[in-house]
Amino acid sequence: MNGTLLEVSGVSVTFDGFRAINNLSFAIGPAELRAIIGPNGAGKTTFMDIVTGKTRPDEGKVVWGDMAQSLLRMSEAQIARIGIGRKFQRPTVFEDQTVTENLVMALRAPRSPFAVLGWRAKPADMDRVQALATEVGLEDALPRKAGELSHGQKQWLEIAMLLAQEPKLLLVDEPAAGMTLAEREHTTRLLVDLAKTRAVVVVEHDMEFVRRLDCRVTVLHEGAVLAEGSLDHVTSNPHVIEVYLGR
Ligand SMILES: Nc1ncnc2c1ncn2[C@@H]1O[C@H](COP(=O)(O)OP(=O)(O)OP(=O)(O)O)[C@@H](O)[C@H]1O
Repeated sequence: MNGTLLEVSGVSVTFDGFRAINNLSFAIGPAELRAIIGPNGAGKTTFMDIVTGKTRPDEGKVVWGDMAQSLLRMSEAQIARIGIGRKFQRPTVFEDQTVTENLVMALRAPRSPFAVLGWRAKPADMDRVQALATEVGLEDALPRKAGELSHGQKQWLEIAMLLAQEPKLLLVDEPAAGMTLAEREHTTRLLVDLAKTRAVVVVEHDMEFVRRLDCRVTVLHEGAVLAEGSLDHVTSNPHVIEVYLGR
């Protein structure tokens, strides 16, 4: 697979006769940051649903890793376990628990039910909690209840909880939505840093945010790739201007 972590090829999905994904092909390397943009209904969410096993395509291939494993034969849970993490737009942290407790729970999550019974955080786990919090910039917030955090901080906490599972690919849906300028800048740096050691796919409508990510951009339209390349390259494409930017 030569430097490709995930390869989607010729994938189509039809909902009640409507082709939401139409012969879509997409590939990402193991340490790459990619932004996916496109108008409403372009198929961005459906694409992520396919990669995470929530939606099964009618045709095409979704292949993972050096062993070229097909994700189409795996359950959502298996796909999560092999290293694909997904961050939805709204944070889903446990508001009544502290940042530490949220992260401890995230470390527990992949263990078998038998391992979870009677499980206690060990010193090594607390070191890991500290490291995860530091990675996302929440080291000073560890004792605070998640419900007291700002919107941006909750998003970072959820990213840290996903990182606890050590994903090789992180799918992030509209991370900048509802964030202050300072939070956006922090999020930009965080995503750029995370993509140094794993693949990160960011679905985002905010063009200024995409510009700051300074990465390759894939434009989806009507369930297929309309253009791909630098942001300047895709935003000067007349088709992209017509269907997305010029509206
Ligand atoms: N479960 C479903 N049943 C029927 N149609 C669906 C279903 N899921 C998605 N669609 C349709 O498929 C198309 C692609 O939807 P999708 O949500 O993937 O687009 P999107 O690019 O994520 O849009 P947005 O930017 O608005 O979130 C849309 O026309 C949508 O109405």
